[in-house]
Amino acid sequence: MTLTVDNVVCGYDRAPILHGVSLHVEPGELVAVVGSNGAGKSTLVKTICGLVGVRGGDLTDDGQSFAKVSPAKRAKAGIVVVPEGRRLFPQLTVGENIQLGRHAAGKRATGDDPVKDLLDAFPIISERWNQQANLLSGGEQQMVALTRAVAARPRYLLLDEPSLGLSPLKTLDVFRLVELVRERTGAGILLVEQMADQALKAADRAYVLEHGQIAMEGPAADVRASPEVRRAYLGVAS
Ligand SMILES: Nc1ncnc2c1ncn2[C@@H]1O[C@H](COP(=O)(O)OP(=O)(O)OP(=O)(O)O)[C@@H](O)[C@H]1O
Repeated sequence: MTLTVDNVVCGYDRAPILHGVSLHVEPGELVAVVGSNGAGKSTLVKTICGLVGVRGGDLTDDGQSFAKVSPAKRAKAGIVVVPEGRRLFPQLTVGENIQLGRHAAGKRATGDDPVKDLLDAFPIISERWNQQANLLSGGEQQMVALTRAVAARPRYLLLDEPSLGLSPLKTLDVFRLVELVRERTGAGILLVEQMADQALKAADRAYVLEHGQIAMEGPAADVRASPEVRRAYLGVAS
């Protein structure tokens, strides 16, 4: 039961953006992909969820290729994305947005409801239940987007820059929620982030993406301790 990106080449029009990227995510694992602006992080997420086509290499789920499967079918199979910018339905309430996630779960909605655990741990979501989504703060919107994704019962959860536009304090809240999601859903989580320090603190394993290629990979603590990462992504001078 592994999600694998195997030597993937892809892009938008002419030149490829990802040049042979390989990585994998196991169930229950939190895997960070860090890299600077334009490294190809969002392109990676879009490729796994099917919005960008694969030109070379393969994508597999439990050994089965899904590189040619439609985005809708990937979502139905439990590959769930929280895109950059959250994309809540702005006119719907928090509760209605989360309910849409439940619809997407279909037959995977068995056993205990992980949404309940999230609501217990972060009461702010319940407090805002009947509010229109576009009236929430950025941090609250991110929490709702994560809760909606969890309601869809992900097997794999792709998070594209959940910290975008949030203060360091709000980012910490969101990362606490991500860790709870991992714990309660058992989903494999791929966390794509520019906030390298916090992502690497939260993750089990990590990849550094530079110019569309994997420049480094390993246990997140090792990646975080490496001099190159400290210099390039953590703002440490030596
Ligand atoms: N729809 C698109 N059409 C053409 N080129 C694109 C498109 N989206 C992104 N690109 C290009 O692909 C490259 C990688 O962009 P991508 O958004 O994947 O990077 P990123 O690492 O997520 O950066 P950021 O953190 O700034 O979002 C960039 O050069 C970008 O200009």
